Amino acid sequence: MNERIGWLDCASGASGDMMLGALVDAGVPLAVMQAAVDAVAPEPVRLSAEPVRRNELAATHVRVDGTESHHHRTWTDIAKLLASAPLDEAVRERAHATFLALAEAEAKVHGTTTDRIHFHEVGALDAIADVVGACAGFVHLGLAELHASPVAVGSGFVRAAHGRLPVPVPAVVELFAAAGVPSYAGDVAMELCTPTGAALLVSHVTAWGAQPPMVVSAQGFGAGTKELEGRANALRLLVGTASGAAASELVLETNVDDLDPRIWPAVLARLLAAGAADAWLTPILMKKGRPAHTLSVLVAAPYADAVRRVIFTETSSIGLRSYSVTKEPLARSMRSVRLAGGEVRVKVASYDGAVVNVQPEYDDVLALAEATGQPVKSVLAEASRLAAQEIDEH
Ligand SMILES: O=C([S-])c1cc(C(=O)S)c[n+]([C@@H]2O[C@H](COP(=O)(O)O)[C@@H](O)[C@H]2O)c1
Ligand code: NI
Repeated sequence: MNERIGWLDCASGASGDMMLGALVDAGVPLAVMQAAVDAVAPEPVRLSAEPVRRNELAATHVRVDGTESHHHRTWTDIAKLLASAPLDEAVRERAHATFLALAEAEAKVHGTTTDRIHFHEVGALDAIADVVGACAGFVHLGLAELHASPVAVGSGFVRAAHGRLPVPVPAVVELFAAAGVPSYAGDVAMELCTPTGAALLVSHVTAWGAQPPMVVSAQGFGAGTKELEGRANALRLLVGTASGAAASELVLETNVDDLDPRIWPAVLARLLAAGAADAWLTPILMKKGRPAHTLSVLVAAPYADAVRRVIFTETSSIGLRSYSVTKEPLARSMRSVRLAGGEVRVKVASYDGAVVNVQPEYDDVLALAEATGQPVKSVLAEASRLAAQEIDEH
């Protein structure tokens, strides 16, 4: 198989310009991104890349220069710009999915609907350039999978159009909550992950965790604007081929018979937030005939300590067992389909280059069914049908 894959190291967060810089530094020609941006941007906007150093490491900083028109664009305006642009279909789809995720997060945070969202900072020319340029860069790389580490989001406050916002800013929290992205504050009191960076991660990353087994052929450092103390303010992208060795992970298990059952949902959520790839409960009948649960957690080695901490501090377990397992994940990608009343994201899995599973995201299906009053099963069936039809047509 030896598919081309990538891994993003988000220990210093992620933003639109860091993503562009990492792609250029890893070998994507700036002209590929500029051409896609030119196809969409309604006013001239120019990307330029300069070599910089961040904490003694060579990195690339990408600048976006354009005449800011202070035009407030709605999500519908942006969707129209994307729909009519002479763009590669894959770039159009990814850019659409990225802006839709941003619009949904902003709508939730501001208590409104996506069609009423006026992008301010995120609708300006530089956001169009960040999103469309990065999508074109990833399509150019042709990655079968993109993995990423949990994301450092920072802490403190940031000044935005509507005043001071707490970090992580609400749109980032919403984007990561909706997509189940593991994140943590880290030790830097500033905004490390912006909404544009978060939306690009959500629409491109297929798996979260440590670097997967791969033969690396290139690495790129995308510089953030500011210097951080004691570390490079850069997003790192590794590109290479899957090494063929299936990823090895741990399963941590413990039998528990004395935890208030109302606590279990919070325990499972915290295990996932700590970096677990999955966490589940199995009802068992234990020694002394006691009804109980086995808690099982699948986790990559770098997150095992954080997961152990959650098990021992959040449950009544006083010991656990662990064993190594081999994971064999299929290549996956996200796309979205438009139904009457809204969009639904769909996860597409492939085996040996052929699509073998097309699954609409249940949260999107439920939200659309509730918003439109249709039966959930009808929305699910329609989303599956549309996705299968679009995949057939490609
Ligand atoms: O303008 C708005 S509504 C706005 C909302 C939010 C929320 O999280 S809600 C955040 N921000 C801040 O704007 C800048 C620019 O972000 P980009 O993603 O466009 O780089 C950033 O500091 C956000 O935190 C603005
Ligand atoms: Ni906002």
